[in-house]
Amino acid sequence: MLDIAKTADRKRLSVRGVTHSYGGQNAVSDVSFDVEAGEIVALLGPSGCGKSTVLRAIAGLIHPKAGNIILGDDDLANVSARARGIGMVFQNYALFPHLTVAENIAYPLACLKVPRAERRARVDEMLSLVRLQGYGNRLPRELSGGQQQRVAVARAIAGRPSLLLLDEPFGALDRALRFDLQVELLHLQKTLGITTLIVTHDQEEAQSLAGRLVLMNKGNIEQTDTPMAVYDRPKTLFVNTFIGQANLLQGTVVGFDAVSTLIGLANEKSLRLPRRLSFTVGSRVTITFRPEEVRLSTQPMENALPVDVTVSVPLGPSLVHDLVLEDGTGLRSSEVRGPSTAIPEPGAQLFAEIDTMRCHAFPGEPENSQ
Ligand SMILES: Nc1ncnc2c1ncn2[C@@H]1O[C@H](COP(=O)(O)OP(=O)(O)OP(=O)(O)O)[C@@H](O)[C@H]1O
Repeated sequence: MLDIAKTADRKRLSVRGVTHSYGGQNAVSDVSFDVEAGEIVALLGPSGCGKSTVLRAIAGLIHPKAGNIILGDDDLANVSARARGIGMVFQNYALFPHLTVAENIAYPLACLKVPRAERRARVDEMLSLVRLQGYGNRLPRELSGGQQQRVAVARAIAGRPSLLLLDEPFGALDRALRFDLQVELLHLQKTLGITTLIVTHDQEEAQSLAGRLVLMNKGNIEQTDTPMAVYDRPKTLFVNTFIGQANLLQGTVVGFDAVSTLIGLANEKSLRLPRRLSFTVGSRVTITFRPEEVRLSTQPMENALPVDVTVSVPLGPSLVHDLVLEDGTGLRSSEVRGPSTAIPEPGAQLFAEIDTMRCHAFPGEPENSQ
């Protein structure tokens, strides 16, 4: 077992009601979530939703207007950024260009007044952890982008932080390299067990790294859950459309029986969802379903809507169809492609059978806004 793994201090991070504004504009409002000791959580959301603001507040780079940040047993309100024991990696967190790789990694250790001999041993340990043995005497400019980011990770964990914060750490790297570094980071984090919060707007990165996702939109948290739960059981329309792809149909609740709800759609079409929704008759609703929950058929049947095929595109193992309903609404369906899967011609008239078991319903747009 590595030395650092024995001594790393696992702590739980608790963010409680954090609110912050720049000027008069609220950037984040009442944000609360926990990262359990040793857990990786991803903070995910579109540009400008407030992710970096939350991270900066945790790091102590800004003082939130309200709320508490607790690491282990300590409220960090009056703890300086330096004294928080947090390691950080940013997308453009440049290494010191005039210091060697070893000196860069040793820098935080010198700040922590770690004795020289121990510093040297720790640098060697870090270099081997990020698989850069033999690179200690190079300057940052003599490394590739991916190697530089690995040095930044080594520097962030060298001081044995109890929390690691990563802000779009691989954002500047190409896709293949990103993936390699994600796998490495995951391995490293599992070895060290450091409580880790990663900020990203890349949902694949979030899902491949994190045990739980915190989904932010416009300064608020919309859902905190495992990647699977967020995909399968989105709590809001935003989450449903932000994670994965979703088809949207606007409809009206027409009626119920004990076990189903009838939804009226444009052009006198309808869908019967196999459960009783908690909307009143006449409510406008947005019905959503994933492309893989639509099956194309040549036969009319219940819950199958007539569509024209715009285009069908084979994408590796799948076949993706762009479709259009009679009222002009676009739909997408996807199916696993086998050797005998027929590819429909553009303009083909088919029926899109929707798996109503998997549909979600959210409050819809009012009729006059259409
Ligand atoms: N220093 C600042 N001064 C004024 N407004 C700011 C400042 N920093 C951020 N903001 C605003 O606060 C909001 C949240 O910004 P933040 O950087 O936290 O978002 P983000 O989710 O990290 O975005 P991105 O993914 O683009 O980095 C945005 O509307 C942004 O314009």
